[in-house]
Amino acid sequence: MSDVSELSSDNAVYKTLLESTRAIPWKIDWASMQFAYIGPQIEPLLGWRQDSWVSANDWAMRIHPDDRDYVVNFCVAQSQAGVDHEADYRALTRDNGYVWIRDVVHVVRNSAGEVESLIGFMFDISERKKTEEKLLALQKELEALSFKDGLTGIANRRRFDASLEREWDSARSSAQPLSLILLDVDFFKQYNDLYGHIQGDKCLTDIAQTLSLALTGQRDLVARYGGEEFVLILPETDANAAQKVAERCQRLIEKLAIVHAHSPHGQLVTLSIGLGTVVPAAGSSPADFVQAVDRQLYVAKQHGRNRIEVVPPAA
Ligand SMILES: Nc1nc2c(ncn2[C@@H]2O[C@H](COP(=O)(O)OP(=O)(O)OP(=O)(O)O)[C@@H](O)[C@H]2O)c(=O)[nH]1
Repeated sequence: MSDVSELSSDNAVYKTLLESTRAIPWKIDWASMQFAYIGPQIEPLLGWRQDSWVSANDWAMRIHPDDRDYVVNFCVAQSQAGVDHEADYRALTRDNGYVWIRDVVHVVRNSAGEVESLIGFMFDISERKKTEEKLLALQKELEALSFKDGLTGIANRRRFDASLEREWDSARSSAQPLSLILLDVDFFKQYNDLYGHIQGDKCLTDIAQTLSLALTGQRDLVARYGGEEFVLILPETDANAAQKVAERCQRLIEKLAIVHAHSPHGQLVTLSIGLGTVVPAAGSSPADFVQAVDRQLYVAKQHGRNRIEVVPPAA
């Protein structure tokens, strides 16, 4: 076999190899910006005929408008700099759909170091993108779930802890007052004993939803602190405003009028409330603040329940 026929038979082998892979090979001549080649696999993937890929502009116009500028600018800049690169984008299909493509590009230079052509492979990465999107959605769902109380649907203790930490730092740096309200359902053990656990769950859910209505500030948070105890974080709220929120909570629960035959307070479900306001100082901790408010909740219980007790202002 002569050298020439050996070479052409090699070329035929390479061509067959290139055109039988799932990756789609292509070549663009740098000077003319024309396609010198694109694999026939492009047609089954995107629907555009192989001979419709004439210039680099055909490629650019078949990129999703939201991806186009970034991808074209990036690829041109990298190619000009002579750097191999890759880009992900949505390629337009002939029937107006989109397929996620990863384009891996090698910059070919001549002996003088000038860019001569670009060769590359397009990979169909739609399956991977779909999996990534699903994973992302699942992760968001999990995040939401892990910050949500399973029974009542309001924020849970974890979310409360994270929010308090954040609001504490914010109040400290802005020297703004931060208020906290702890609310505990009165005689709830008796309520459960009298009406059953399922009715008890419903009572807690109704209270949670009702307390949500008492909030007015954008950053206000209501959370289930645990068991039959709830908590409100009120950023940028002074003691007077917080007192009004606590009274609103009492009024709303009174209006809800959940019957509790063994309660001495009008035979209705009531709340005991501890309230505190602080402008966090250096060295003070949110845990100490919560404890001070919790102590007032205890005082409210001791003084007969269905009442609000306030942390005295620091001397
Ligand atoms: N149904 C229901 N009950 C709960 C839940 N979490 C806590 N509890 C009940 O809440 C009751 C709390 O009882 P205690 O801590 O004695 O308080 P209490 O009966 O409200 O008495 P005071 O707080 O002193 O007025 C217990 O019986 C718990 O079983 C819940 O998710 N669902």
